[in-house]
Amino acid sequence: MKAFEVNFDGLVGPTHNYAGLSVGNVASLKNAAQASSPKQGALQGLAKMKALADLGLKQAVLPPLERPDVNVLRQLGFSGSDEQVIKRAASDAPSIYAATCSASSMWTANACTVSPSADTHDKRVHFTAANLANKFHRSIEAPTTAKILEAIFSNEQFFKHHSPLPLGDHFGDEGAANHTRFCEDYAQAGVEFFVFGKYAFDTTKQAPVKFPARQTFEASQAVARLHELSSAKTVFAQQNPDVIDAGVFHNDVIAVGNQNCLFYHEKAFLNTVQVKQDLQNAYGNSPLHFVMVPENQVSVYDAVRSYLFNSQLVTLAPGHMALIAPGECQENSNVKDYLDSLVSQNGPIKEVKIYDVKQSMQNGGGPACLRQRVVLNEAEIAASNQAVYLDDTLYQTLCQWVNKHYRDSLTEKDLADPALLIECRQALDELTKILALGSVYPFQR
Ligand SMILES: NCCC[C@H](NC(=O)CCC(=O)O)C(=O)O
Repeated sequence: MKAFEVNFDGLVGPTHNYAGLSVGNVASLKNAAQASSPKQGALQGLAKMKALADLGLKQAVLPPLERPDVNVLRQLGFSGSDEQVIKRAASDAPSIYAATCSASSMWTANACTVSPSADTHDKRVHFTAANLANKFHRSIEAPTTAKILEAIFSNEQFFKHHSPLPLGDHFGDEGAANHTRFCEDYAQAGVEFFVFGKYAFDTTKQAPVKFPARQTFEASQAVARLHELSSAKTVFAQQNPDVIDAGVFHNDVIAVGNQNCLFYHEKAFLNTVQVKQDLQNAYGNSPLHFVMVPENQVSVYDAVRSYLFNSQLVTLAPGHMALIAPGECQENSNVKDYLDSLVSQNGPIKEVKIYDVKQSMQNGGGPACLRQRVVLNEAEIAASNQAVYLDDTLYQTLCQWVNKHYRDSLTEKDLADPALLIECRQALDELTKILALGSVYPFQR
């Protein structure tokens, strides 16, 4: 049976803002307190989805979460009506309040880790919503994210959902931002590649010193166990701690893989020779393409600023891959020169397509952060919720929905406006009908 890589992009939520919440993420701190445009952000994301659908790729959409998260604020002792909870939290604990307003669920690469049925022992597609333990504003995403995934992939014959890993630093899990899969054809068993930032239980091992390692070895191993992956076709590798300290907070800021190709920076891994050997051994006889970008052409500094590696690497035709890159790659002359030379080589990456996702980029989320890859065969696609797959009609409907509900601009001061919660709930209530999701949000129960 044929199988496809389906990109599930996160819709940018109505509270999209710049609150400087992510230490270790250069863009998030740099743009803290700037005004954002939720409307522009959502439309930019939708335009990228539509462009990829028009390229013939399968595209779907994941909804944003309810924000501000008044239930979390209540758990923290703010009480009264929703309006009072918001006002009290915004004035007494502005940093905590800002964290509960983040639209960070837009970066669906971090929503979960997915293993396709071709790789798992019971031949079901396995999902583990990521606990995102390292950042408070992200650690509150998993419960509703899991509900949404269960609502889309509800058929137990085909889909298996696991609870997020236990919260806490030891099992910090950031989902598919640190997970790549290699395969000849999407329908065949592939090699699942887990990249982690540190060992949590062995502190004698090397680890970053300046910024946190969000993903642990132990978390990656737990996900591989839960998903019943074959150990012969699973590879674990440590990220280079120095690049984490240079702002590479997820592996997808320094490497991206697809089918038989790994596109990565020279400094991405702690032991690159071993990583390549392990991947090739697990992959089998046909050669993997290792496309290495040398530091002397694109430095880690330029990679972090341009988000070159946070591109999507997609297959447009057999043997013809395209890099779906953010606009910032064109503005950096080293990166631009590198990309010009890349497509003239005779490698698997034949073209580069540039999209503007600046609203998300300013919080450290490029094209790859905005999507979760779910490899599904024809039967699994048919067994999933059809209303989330993007076609021209859904694209038009969602653009109208954004234009109706979203604000043009949002500042920190605006976040404290209790009307924002009401607007968000109205928008999400309508969206769950458009996407046929049922009642997935706390306010709907
Ligand atoms: N995969 C990309 C994730 C980007 C995300 N940024 C943020 O949460 C920034 C939010 C803010 O600062 O308002 C993060 O760091 O996890």
